[in-house]
Amino acid sequence: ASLMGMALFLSCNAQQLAPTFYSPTCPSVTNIIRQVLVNASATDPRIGASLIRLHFHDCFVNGCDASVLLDNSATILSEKQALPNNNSLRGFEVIDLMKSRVEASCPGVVSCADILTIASEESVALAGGPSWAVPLGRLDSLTANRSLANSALPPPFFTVPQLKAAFAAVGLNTTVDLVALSGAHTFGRAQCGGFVDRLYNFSGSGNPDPTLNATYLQTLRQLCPRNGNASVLANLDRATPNAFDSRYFSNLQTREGLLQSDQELFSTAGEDTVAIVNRFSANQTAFFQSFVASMIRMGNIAPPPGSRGEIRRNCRVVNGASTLITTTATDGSESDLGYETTPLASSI
Ligand code: HEM
Ligand SMILES: [Ca+2]
Ligand SMILES: [Ca+2]
Repeated sequence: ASLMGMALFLSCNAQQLAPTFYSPTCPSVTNIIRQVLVNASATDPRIGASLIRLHFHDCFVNGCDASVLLDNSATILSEKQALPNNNSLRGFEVIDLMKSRVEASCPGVVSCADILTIASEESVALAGGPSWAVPLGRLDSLTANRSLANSALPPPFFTVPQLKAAFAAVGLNTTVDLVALSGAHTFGRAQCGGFVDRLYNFSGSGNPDPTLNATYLQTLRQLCPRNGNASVLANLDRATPNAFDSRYFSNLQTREGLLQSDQELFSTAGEDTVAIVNRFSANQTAFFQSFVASMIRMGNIAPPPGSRGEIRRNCRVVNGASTLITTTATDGSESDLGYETTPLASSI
């Protein structure tokens, strides 16, 4: 079975992405994804922000290949439990629902990596941001890389030179891509734990971050008391928390950026990011245009040369992986019966 399986894997590098990729095989894919997103947003206004972050955390770790969606298994050390992701990434159930609806219409055709990419664009559009034609045709990975997730994803206390290094490492532009994509923090939430040092003990100084607006500092201290619950949520954009707009950038100008990594884009004297923040703050159209171009560049980050890929049937599991069968007895206790190998895909 493993030899047969090898023959069925598709070559994953040098992929040619195109917005029309699914026109012959799944023309309704974007509509299906949008419908699930709109339904989920009705009860969870944060979900769009969570989905675009999933895409970002996927693409920065071995390219946009849905590696972030894989659960732990006998052979997979999931990226979900990496430090930047654990108890932080969310939206996996909504991706599962999108995948199952897409599978019901076009079985075995649409990759989980493309579902993440389309869901990101639709989330931005639904929140009032731009919409664009999404290049498609990615494949899903056969592996995950937890250690790379720990090293490649930038933490919220990074300075501009460190952020630039993280973006350069994945082949992105370190000025416009960095500032435009940081603009995704125009919606969504962050936990107190990610910025509480700024409120009480910035860089071990015993004092708050000097770049933090004094009134905003008081507001944030009330929300996130010293030694308080680190998982309490704050809006990344205090002005328009759910709208995709350019307020994120005007917040930075008034020193009301939530994360250190946000505020530094404006407050680091001499950095070329400052002028971009000013431009996007003054001109939302310029922000939207750059954001679209940068999202397409991020979405083009390819897996390492020679990587193999597939169209996963279940976004959490590699096709053909062993699945542990669990039965539930009438008394509610569970017992493992053993391993079963699911049939291999036969879609090519
Ligand atoms: C530039 C470096 C970046 C850093 C240091 C960073 C850091 C963070 C942190 C710490 C959080 C809060 C997580 C939590 O508290 O659980 C967050 C949330 C978020 N990030 Fe970033 N991020 C960066 C870039 C990006 C990019 C490129 C995107 C997308 C294009 C993005 C989209 C988001 C969104 C939408 C949220 C809110 C998610 C939600 O509400 O579930 N971020 N980010
Ligand atoms: Ca990935
Ligand atoms: Ca906003």
